Amino acid sequence: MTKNGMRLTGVRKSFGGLEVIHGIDLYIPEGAFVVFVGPSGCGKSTLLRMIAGLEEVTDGEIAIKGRDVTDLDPSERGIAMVFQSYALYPHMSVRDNLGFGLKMARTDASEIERRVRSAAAILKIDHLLDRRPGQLSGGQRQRVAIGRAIVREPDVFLFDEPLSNLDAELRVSMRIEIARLHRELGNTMIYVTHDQTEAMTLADKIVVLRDGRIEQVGSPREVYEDPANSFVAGFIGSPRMNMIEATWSGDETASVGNGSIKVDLSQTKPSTGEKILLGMRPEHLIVTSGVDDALQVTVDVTEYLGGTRYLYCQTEDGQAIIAEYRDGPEIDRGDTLHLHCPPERRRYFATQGERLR
Ligand SMILES: Nc1ncnc2c1ncn2[C@@H]1O[C@H](COP(=O)(O)OP(=O)(O)OP(=O)(O)O)[C@@H](O)[C@H]1O
Repeated sequence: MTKNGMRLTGVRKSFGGLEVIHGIDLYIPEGAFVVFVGPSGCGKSTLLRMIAGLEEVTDGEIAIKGRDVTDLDPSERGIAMVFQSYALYPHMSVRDNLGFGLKMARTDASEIERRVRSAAAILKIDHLLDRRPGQLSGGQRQRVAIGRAIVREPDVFLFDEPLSNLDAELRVSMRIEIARLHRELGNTMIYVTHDQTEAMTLADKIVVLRDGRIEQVGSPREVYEDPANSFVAGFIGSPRMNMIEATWSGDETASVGNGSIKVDLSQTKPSTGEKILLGMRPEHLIVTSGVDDALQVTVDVTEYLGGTRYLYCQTEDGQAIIAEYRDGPEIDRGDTLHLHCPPERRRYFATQGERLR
């Protein structure tokens, strides 16, 4: 089992003496769809490019199917990469764009034709084979770029923000296409994106990176419901999880302003007076009439989004908090409300970020 996947061991990268990837250990099972997410500059693309062989590894090892590929050329790794920019040859037809890499590798003409036809059928671009890239829409160009990866029949597909040049609607349909492609081909896919929805919907495993280190690896459900720390909790989910600073009162409660919230910590007990963070997602906050186990807030701004509304509020001690509000009486700027988060939905963190349980 282990030997068929991809393994990164102690992978580091420095640019001119400055280390940006600080020792990544990661196992990717064969056939998995893995998404790298993290803030700009955290090293997602650099890591992907090291896997592709486009960037040298400063230290550590990358193995694919038990074979050390760390020092191999990109063409020898059994991988194919799809770029954000498509990188198509403008003067060549779609057919020639698809077959070009194989032609360079001196693949037999009939084999090229077979693979091009098969990729075109999978991507439903058969009718576009004689066109040039300039005569295609953005979505069609991206299909050709993906097709060029498919014809190489790689073990692993790498995607570097492949949909970020497309408009919102096309992104959704291409995202569904990529999910279908993964189901049909069953190959390992590694995907870099800024887009939360892409990460949550495509991934079997999400790798959350920060400053060149892995913060958490888990299924979309795990990183959303069971974040390892306040960084992951804040990064996954939109709008982000509210982090409200509260003072531990010593009697299983923590206070925010004049209100007090029950805090169920079985493993770590803070000391009395210590600050902790209450993590509460906007979608889990309920406007309640009771004041018990609720935060008193004042509404600053309401945002109407059709199916839902966001209430931008402030706690009594001036901390910002966002609540999602679906149905109920009209709420306006300046209103005072009480927000309750069901205990099983709350997550607790130390002020330095570590998860408290
Ligand atoms: N060729 C390079 N020379 C020097 N530093 C680089 C080079 N490429 C990347 N870096 C640095 O390495 C770090 C990681 O960059 P990388 O592009 O991998 O981040 P990223 O997570 O993909 O960011 P983004 O989401 O903005 O694309 C950044 O600090 C970046 O400035």
